[in-house]
Parts: sequence; structure tokens; C-alpha cells
Amino acid sequence: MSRAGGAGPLAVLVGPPGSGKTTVGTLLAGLLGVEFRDTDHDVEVVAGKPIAEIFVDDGESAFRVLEHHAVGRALAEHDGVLALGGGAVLDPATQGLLAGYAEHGGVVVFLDVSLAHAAPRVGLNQSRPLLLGNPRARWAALMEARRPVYERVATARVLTDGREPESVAQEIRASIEQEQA
Ligand SMILES: Nc1ncnc2c1ncn2[C@@H]1O[C@H](COP(=O)(O)OP(=O)(O)OP(=O)(O)O)[C@@H](O)[C@H]1O
Ligand SMILES: O=C(O)C1=C[C@@H](O)[C@@H](O)[C@H](O)C1
Ligand SMILES: [Mg+2]
Repeated sequence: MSRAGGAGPLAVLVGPPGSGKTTVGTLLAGLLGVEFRDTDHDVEVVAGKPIAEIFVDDGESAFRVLEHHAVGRALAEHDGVLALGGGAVLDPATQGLLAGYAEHGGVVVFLDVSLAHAAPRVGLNQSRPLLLGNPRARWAALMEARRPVYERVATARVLTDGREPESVAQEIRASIEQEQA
């Protein structure tokens, strides 16, 4: 299956940590019979180490440069489902790439989630450097600052509170199929 109107991912998932980009994206790709790709994974492959180590060794700005390149490559090469790192949309150049993709009929889904539902999902997991210390307070601050950006870059928003990842994936599949019909 390929996206109507040309090259590029069938869908791009954006949203904060714990919104389910990796989980829902993997399920959605399975439903659509396409490959799943995650820019967080791509960055780790290029850097040769986990994201937490990139933050410690090289700093967030070095991570963001790697991430921007990973998003550009994935948008150009990948024709399946693509999940972006939670903060990838902060980069103005990345916002420009997403706007171009959306202008050509691309689907950018904002996986939304409230603090009450996100907190238990991210828990005290040490793999998210921006949430270290007080994950709940950090997540809330990050989401407050980013919500307008997620809303701006997205072509659709799906609230995931209290929903099984499978149900979220099915809703996104239905909306993609509707657009392609
Ligand atoms: N709809 C959901 N309901 C309940 N739990 C969920 C849901 N979606 C994801 N989860 C759980 O929340 C945790 C985080 O999900 P996931 O890693 O997919 O988020 P993410 O958006 O990719 O985060 P990150 O930005 O850190 O990569 C996982 O343990 C996953 O099983
Ligand atoms: O929200 C963020 O800024 C991040 C989310 C993760 O997906 C990773 O990209 C990294 O931990 C930073
Ligand atoms: Mg993820």
C-alpha cells in the first residue's frame, strides 16, 4: 500500500512521551501490512548508543541535530508508519518538513494524552532523560509548552486516555483508509 499522491510515510505519529507513538505505531503498521520506523531508534543506530547516553555524553542539542537528520531521512525514505521522537516537532526545520508532507496529503497524527494517564505509562523509567527527577512535573511542563506545536503540525488528533493501543491503531487505520477511498 502506498500513500495517495506520492511518496512518504502512510502516517506520521507525534505526541509527548507515553502517548503511545511506538506502541500504537507498531500495531498500526501491522494492521496496514507495512514497516514501522521510529526516529528514536534511527538516532540510536547512528550514534551507536542509547538516547539516555547521548544526552549524558553529548547533550540535548547534539541529540536534536541527530534527530533532525533522522526525521528528514525517514520522511524521504520511509513509506510505512513513522513515529517521531517526542520533542522532534520543536525544531523549526522539522516543522517545515512536516508542513510540506501534510500539504501533499500526508497524515500527521497527534496522539494526545492527559497527565493522569501519561504518568503511569512513563512511570519511573530511566530511559527518558527529560523526565528524570520528577517525571510527573516534568511531563506536565513539557506538555504545556508543546501542546500548541503538536496541534499545529498535526492533521488529526486522537485522544488515547483510557483506550487500548489496539483501538487507537484501528481508529487511525480507518481514517487513513477513508482518506484514500
Ligand atoms: N493507549 C495506551 N493505554 C495504556 N498504555 C499505553 C497506551 N499506549 C502506550 N501505552 C504504554 O505506555 C508506555 C509508553 O508507550 P510508548 O513507548 O509507545 O510511548 P511513546 O509515545 O513512544 O514515548 P516516547 O516519546 O518516550 O518514545 C508503554 O509501556 C506502553 O505499553
Ligand atoms: O520528548 C522528548 O523530548 C523526548 C522523547 C523521546 O521520544 C526521545 O526522543 C527523547 O527521550 C526526548
Ligand atoms: Mg517511543
